[in-house]
Amino acid sequence: MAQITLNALAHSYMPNPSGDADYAIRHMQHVWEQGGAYALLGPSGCGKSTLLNIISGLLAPSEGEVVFDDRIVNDLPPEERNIAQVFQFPVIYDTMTVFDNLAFPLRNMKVPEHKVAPKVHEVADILDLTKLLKRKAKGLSADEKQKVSMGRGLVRDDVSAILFDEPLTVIDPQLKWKLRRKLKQIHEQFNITMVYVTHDQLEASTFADKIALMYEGQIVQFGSPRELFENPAHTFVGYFIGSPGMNFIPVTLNDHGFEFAGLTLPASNALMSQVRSMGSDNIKLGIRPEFVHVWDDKNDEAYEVSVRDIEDLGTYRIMSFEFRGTVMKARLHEDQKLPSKKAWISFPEQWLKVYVNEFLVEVNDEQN
Ligand SMILES: Nc1ncnc2c1ncn2[C@@H]1O[C@H](COP(=O)(O)OP(=O)(O)OP(=O)(O)O)[C@@H](O)[C@H]1O
Repeated sequence: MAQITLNALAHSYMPNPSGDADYAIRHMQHVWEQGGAYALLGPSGCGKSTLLNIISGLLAPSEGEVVFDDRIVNDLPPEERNIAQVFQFPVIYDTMTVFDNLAFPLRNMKVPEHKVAPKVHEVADILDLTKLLKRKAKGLSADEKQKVSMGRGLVRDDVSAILFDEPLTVIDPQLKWKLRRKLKQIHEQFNITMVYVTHDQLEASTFADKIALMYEGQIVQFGSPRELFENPAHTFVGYFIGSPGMNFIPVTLNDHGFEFAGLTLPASNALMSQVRSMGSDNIKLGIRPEFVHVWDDKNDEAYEVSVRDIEDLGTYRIMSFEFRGTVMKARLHEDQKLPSKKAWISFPEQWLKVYVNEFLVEVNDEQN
């Protein structure tokens, strides 16, 4: 069992990297706690596989340290790191039986044969593979093969963490949820650190207690699915999590608040002084479609907007509207009165977030 710490980690595939863009992993400081169920979520190319390969030892990082508990493991080869890795495509021996495939890692470690069989049966039982133990792996379906792959990671008692690299890619959609549930159950039973890589936010939130959201080689937020939804730490989190993503409005700062297309949205002195102290022109306001308040009728608190279209998504509707030249979206409830050409909206202060240089600005309480 291990806590995995990444200390000032960076990796470039180039021999002489010159700037941020040359790095697949950019200066990363992160801790995966022992026993946690984590998802590493992000779009294609953001560096997820690179990071997993660095942790498992398949790749040596250009800079920084990988630490298991208190031990720096940079110089340890993969076989000495006690990390199991499950890849997109099952890694099994087709000509062997399921039993022999599951037994392979134990026999490789010279575990005595009388200890191999009980362990193989225990893992086969958890993964519903008992009936297939005598079958050759070659004839198995894709999900059965992937379960054998996972089982090969689980048989070893010395495994400190299991890294899953998009393990359900080859699995039929209707079986995916079953395997995901199985993984969750295994996590509870074995108390193993699990890091599950995916680019699917639903997969991430159903598996993980905490999600690390990666963007351009950095973990831009690490938190519960709810934290990522309610309080995105970076504009990319707002955009990537949720469907549709967060609305953003570029603004400038004046003496009373945030200015946008001739309108001033008031802000507290503490928030304004914090934003001002950051000295950047890259200021955005962000609000999720779910939190835009759509009023049934015109009123003094609301801004008038023009409705572009309303998309019916079954139990709710998404209204696209134009607010002083910026197109935004709001979620309408099932029983909400449908606006026609015009609508009246407002932004509840609690849900209106401020971003400077793409990162969330949070005012600490002492300043309020
Ligand atoms: N062997 C390699 N040599 C050079 N560049 C690489 C290599 N592997 C990955 N990269 C680059 O590093 C960056 C991160 O890639 P990586 O595969 O880690 O991302 P990912 O998030 O896992 O993407 P995906 O979801 O598509 O697998 C990308 O720009 C990719 O092109």
